[in-house]
Amino acid sequence: MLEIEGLTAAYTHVPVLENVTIRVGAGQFVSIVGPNGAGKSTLFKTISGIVTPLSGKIRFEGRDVLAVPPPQRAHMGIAHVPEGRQVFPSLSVMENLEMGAYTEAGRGDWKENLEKILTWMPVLAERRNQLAGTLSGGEQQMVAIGRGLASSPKLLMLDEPSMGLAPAIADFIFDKLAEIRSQTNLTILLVEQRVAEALQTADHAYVLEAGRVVLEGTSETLQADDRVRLAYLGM
Ligand SMILES: Nc1ncnc2c1ncn2[C@@H]1O[C@H](COP(=O)(O)OP(=O)(O)OP(=O)(O)O)[C@@H](O)[C@H]1O
Repeated sequence: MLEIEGLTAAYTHVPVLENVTIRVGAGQFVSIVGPNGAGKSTLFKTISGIVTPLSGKIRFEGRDVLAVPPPQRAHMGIAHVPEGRQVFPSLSVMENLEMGAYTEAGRGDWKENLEKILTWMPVLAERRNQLAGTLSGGEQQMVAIGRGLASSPKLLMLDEPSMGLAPAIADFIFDKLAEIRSQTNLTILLVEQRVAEALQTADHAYVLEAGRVVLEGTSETLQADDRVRLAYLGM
């Protein structure tokens, strides 16, 4: 579904992504893990169009993504839930979710999507009229995920959904993602620093270090890999 080939990107003269090749099949759950500053968020920004790469290709369902203007990419079915949640603080939970339904598919499926979102995350129904800026971190993350889902995406890209959350809340978010995935045919691409959880939840994973893919494989393979165990799993 998503093919990234030889992607190189930079903000200055130093490349932040170097010759990155990643493939995500339809319906797959793929995690990208790696340390701070490895280029994980830049990868997502390049897919959604916030960053223009120096070279490389990105294809989504066979279409050349880099030839599509960034605002149109959401309409192709690509949703980017950014790092740090970035909810609209002075809008209510419902208004935030509605903001996500701006794609043609999202508008058409709004009622059905809303019902699913509120079933998966009932706390959003309880707090539907509360201003998003007054929610807890975990609740705000659920709003951000719900807003992404409201666009009826085919591919949901989540940038560190566990960031700044207590371990129990982060686990709840990972369980939610697994539940959503099991009940839909959604393709999920997750960027995470919580490597153990990201590997447990995914089918396949890539390790990104200093802008390069240094390892890739099924989650089981990576969980058993000595380098991953030593560097990321503290074993
Ligand atoms: N707007 C920018 N201008 C210049 N450099 C940037 C910019 N955004 C990111 N960088 C640099 O690019 C590198 C990769 O950053 P990026 O945010 O993609 O990493 P990351 O793997 O997502 O890290 P983290 O897990 O800490 O969010 C870092 O060295 C960062 O300082």
